[in-house]
Amino acid sequence: MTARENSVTTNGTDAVAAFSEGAGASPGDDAVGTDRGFERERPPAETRPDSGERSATVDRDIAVSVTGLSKRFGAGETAVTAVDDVSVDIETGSIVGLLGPNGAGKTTLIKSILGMVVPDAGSVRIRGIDLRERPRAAYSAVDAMLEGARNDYWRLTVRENLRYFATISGVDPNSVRDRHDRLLAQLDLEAKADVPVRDLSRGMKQKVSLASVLAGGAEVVFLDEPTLGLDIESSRTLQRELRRLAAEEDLTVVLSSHDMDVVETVCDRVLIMSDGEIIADDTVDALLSDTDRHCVRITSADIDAALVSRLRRRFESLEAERRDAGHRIEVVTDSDGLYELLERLRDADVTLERVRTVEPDLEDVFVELTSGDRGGR
Ligand SMILES: Nc1ncnc2c1ncn2[C@@H]1O[C@H](COP(=O)(O)OP(=O)(O)OP(=O)(O)O)[C@@H](O)[C@H]1O
Repeated sequence: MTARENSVTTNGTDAVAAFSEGAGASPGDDAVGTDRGFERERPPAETRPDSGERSATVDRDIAVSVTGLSKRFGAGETAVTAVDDVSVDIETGSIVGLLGPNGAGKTTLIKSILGMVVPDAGSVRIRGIDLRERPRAAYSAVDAMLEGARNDYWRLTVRENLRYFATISGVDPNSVRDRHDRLLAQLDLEAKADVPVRDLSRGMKQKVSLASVLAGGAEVVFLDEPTLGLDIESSRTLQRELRRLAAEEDLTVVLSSHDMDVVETVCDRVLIMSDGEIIADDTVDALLSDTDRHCVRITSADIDAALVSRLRRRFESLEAERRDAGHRIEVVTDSDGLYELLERLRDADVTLERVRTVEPDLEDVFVELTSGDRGGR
């Protein structure tokens, strides 16, 4: 399988007749929007489904199954192991967050699953179908929106884009008109349905990009930073729609994002990668309850500058704020550190005026698990 950097453009021409309801614009005559840092990817042309292949036997429970996948770039001393023997199953209808520091291997893993990078070892099955054996059938219900330089067709209207992308997914756009109406309504794009994409705001273009990914009835979608650049309202709308599609239509979503709030809100399960490996794989709740990371804020008139600097030598994370009398300190530490802090304050005869603990969030868990990561190897 080959990389497919321009698959949308190169494969668009055979769909021209079907995508448009008579509008004059052609997807082939327009460069694709490039200013918003988003790329919409599709499986390679040779892997598109024939209509008959959609009915191939599929595994209904596991949408994506990765076994022993490894990818190394370069050779010798400068070689980088981007993905290191990763195995993971992703259940149908689940929303899985893929997190990791820069260089952890997230993009390489996703591109390997999508056939854009050829792994050195391992296998990928989509809905039970091995990618190498039957790529067309495996990819028949997969779509992706990856970070990059390409996007929808800017001269086409919003609805024309949806029809176009449905067509190149192998779907008759007239048969999914209801789905398009619902996507436009859910994403607050109804009023813009007949507006060319180039005339939309950045956030709206992003919503069109997501709608285009979902326009053909994809059952498994990979979304890289889907809420990047969206205002709060749009981001929430999009999160709600992803949840609805997963719950009501069994859409499987693999979502890569640096926005921990989005991942915490929308994902059933979180995979955290570091140095090419999956180092955590659990529900958000389980990750939060397993963490031994506490943030405590203590205010006291007895905490003077000398004590603050002594404590800082032990607790690197300590932040201090001078008060009218004394200080307020904030420390992030584990249980042992917490006991030690309280002991030190007691030894220094500090009377605690106010103690407040802050519940850890996903970001705390992420930092705890990946703090040793150096970003690749
Ligand atoms: N085409 C390539 N050639 C050489 N090295 C590569 C290539 N693609 C990725 N790498 C290296 O592989 C490692 C993993 O990169 P990858 O892009 O998969 O990480 P990532 O988790 O997606 O990072 P980010 O969050 O920064 O996007 C990094 O060390 C990166 O430099």
